[in-house]
Amino acid sequence: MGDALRAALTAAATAVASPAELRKAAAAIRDAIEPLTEEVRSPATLSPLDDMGRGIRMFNPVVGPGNGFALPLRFEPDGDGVLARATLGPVHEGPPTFVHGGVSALLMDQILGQGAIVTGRWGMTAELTLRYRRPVPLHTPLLLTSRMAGAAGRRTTVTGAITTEAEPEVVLVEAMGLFVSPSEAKTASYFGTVRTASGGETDGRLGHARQDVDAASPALAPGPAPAE
Ligand SMILES: CCCCC/C=C\C/C=C\C/C=C\C/C=C/CCCC(=O)SCCNC(=O)CCNC(=O)[C@H](O)C(C)(C)COP(=O)(O)OP(=O)(O)OC[C@H]1O[C@@H](n2cnc3c(N)ncnc32)[C@H](O)[C@@H]1OP(=O)(O)O
Repeated sequence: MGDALRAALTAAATAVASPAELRKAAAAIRDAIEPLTEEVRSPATLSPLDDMGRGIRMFNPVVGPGNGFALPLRFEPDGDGVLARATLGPVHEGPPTFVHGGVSALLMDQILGQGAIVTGRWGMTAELTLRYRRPVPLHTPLLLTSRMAGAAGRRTTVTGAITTEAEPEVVLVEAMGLFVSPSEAKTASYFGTVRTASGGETDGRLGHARQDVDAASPALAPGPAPAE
């Protein structure tokens, strides 16, 4: 489904078609999704395809395979950090032929967060700073990298960059993120009503199911919540 949605978004952004052809395709899309809108999960119920303990979010807009806007980005270990390879297309365009700056920020938010998670720490984004040094080209294999730069209490600082695969020494975007693991009180107030698809409780803390993490997927492996 995610692949079909991605194909639809790209087709919509690139098709050279008449208004009649576009209306016909739009009607077919509406017909196709109509049966899927009859019974839907509540906003505080996770998808049955999600597994917080293993860091699997099927509809995350960056890494979720089921989300049509997601690439989806996949992480690989990179020394003590993380990297991801991506080639962006017409649905990510800002200035003609270049990536939208907000899309770069979206991708870096996720990979910086992952850079904290692979060190056994995690948190919500408290600060995100980007320096756009060169425009990021579309249709070009890119490298996104991140690495933890510092940690204190519940705060984790992570730095990263976007480059092309062809010229990894030329930094296009520099990024810094501060991730703060929420207090017990904030965690309860934000996520206390969230339930798994089978009705189980989850406070969303990555790492509660750390023992279940597939050793073959170390880049997705969550760590325990940092101590206070
Ligand atoms: C089933 C539920 C699922 C829930 C999942 C939740 C989180 C998931 C975590 C990881 C996600 C997994 C993948 C990784 C990729 C992620 C990328 C996307 C992540 C996001 O898309 S996430 C959404 C955007 N994000 C927010 O929506 C945060 C809004 N924000 C707040 O909700 C609070 O702000 C919070 C909770 C951050 C802190 O609240 P708090 O009460 O727990 O902590 P407190 O204020 O006591 O601060 C403790 C120490 O951090 C320092 N500190 C705090 N904030 C600071 C700031 N902004 N700048 C500088 N320092 C800061 C203080 O100065 C103090 O430092 P010190 O200890 O030295 O005094």
